[in-house]
Amino acid sequence: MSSVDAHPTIVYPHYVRALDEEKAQLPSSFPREYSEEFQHILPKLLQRGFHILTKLNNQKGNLSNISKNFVLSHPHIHVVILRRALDGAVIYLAYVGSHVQGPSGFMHGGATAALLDDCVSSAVLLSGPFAMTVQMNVQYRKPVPLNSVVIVEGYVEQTNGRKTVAGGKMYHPDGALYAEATLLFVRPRLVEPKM
Ligand SMILES: CCCCCCCCCCCCCCCC(=O)SCCNC(=O)CCNC(=O)[C@H](O)C(C)(C)COP(=O)(O)OP(=O)(O)OC[C@H]1O[C@@H](n2cnc3c(N)ncnc32)[C@H](O)[C@@H]1OP(=O)(O)O
Repeated sequence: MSSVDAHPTIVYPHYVRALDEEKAQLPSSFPREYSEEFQHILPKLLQRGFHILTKLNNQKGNLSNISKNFVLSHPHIHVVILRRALDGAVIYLAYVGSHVQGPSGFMHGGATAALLDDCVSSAVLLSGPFAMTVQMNVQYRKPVPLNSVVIVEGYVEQTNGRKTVAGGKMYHPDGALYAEATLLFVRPRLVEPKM
């Protein structure tokens, strides 16, 4: 399988199996350029209480359309989604490929925002009723190099009626902060659009 085919819905089961049964052997579907780094980082995230979410294509209701998600289906952004049951925080362990460029050699700020929005939205959607982003404030701290692994973390801060305030951070696996965001979500009054 080429890196372009390595969609999360296909990759997760391979990776989970690899972690459980074949720790020393990487799945062939994981492109070399980031598989070793994922292998290195994932156990640390599991130790922090996160578990890998799989079977995305089996989701029902508002999540049934997830395979068309702009970020998760992007051929140059590869994501493993993790969630911590304790507080509902979500992590996107992501590889950012070459065709997400803004400034030469670095990730487009819109792509950074999209990744943050998606991760934080996942935390919000998996923790409560459907809500949509109505405001997002991103602080860009350091440019994100292309062809690199990033960790995106999303968490709910506070829900009051139909409004939820949530936050997100994107950082290098060594902890250096790339960007952080505060978002406001609103649960729509009437219909629940499909995501
Ligand atoms: C194993 C499984 C793993 C699965 C893993 C999950 C993966 C799943 C990934 C999906 C990830 C998707 C990630 C995409 C996230 C987006 O990109 S969402 C798309 C972008 N956002 C939009 O398009 C939203 C557009 N806005 C709207 O449609 C409407 O504003 C809404 C949201 C429907 C709300 O409209 P409404 O129901 O009429 O609400 P309204 O009465 O206007 O406002 C309600 C309250 O909110 C306030 N409000 C509304 N807008 C604003 C605003 N912009 N600023 C401040 N306050 C506001 C109002 O002032 C009001 O306040 P109160 O008067 O009650 O105090």
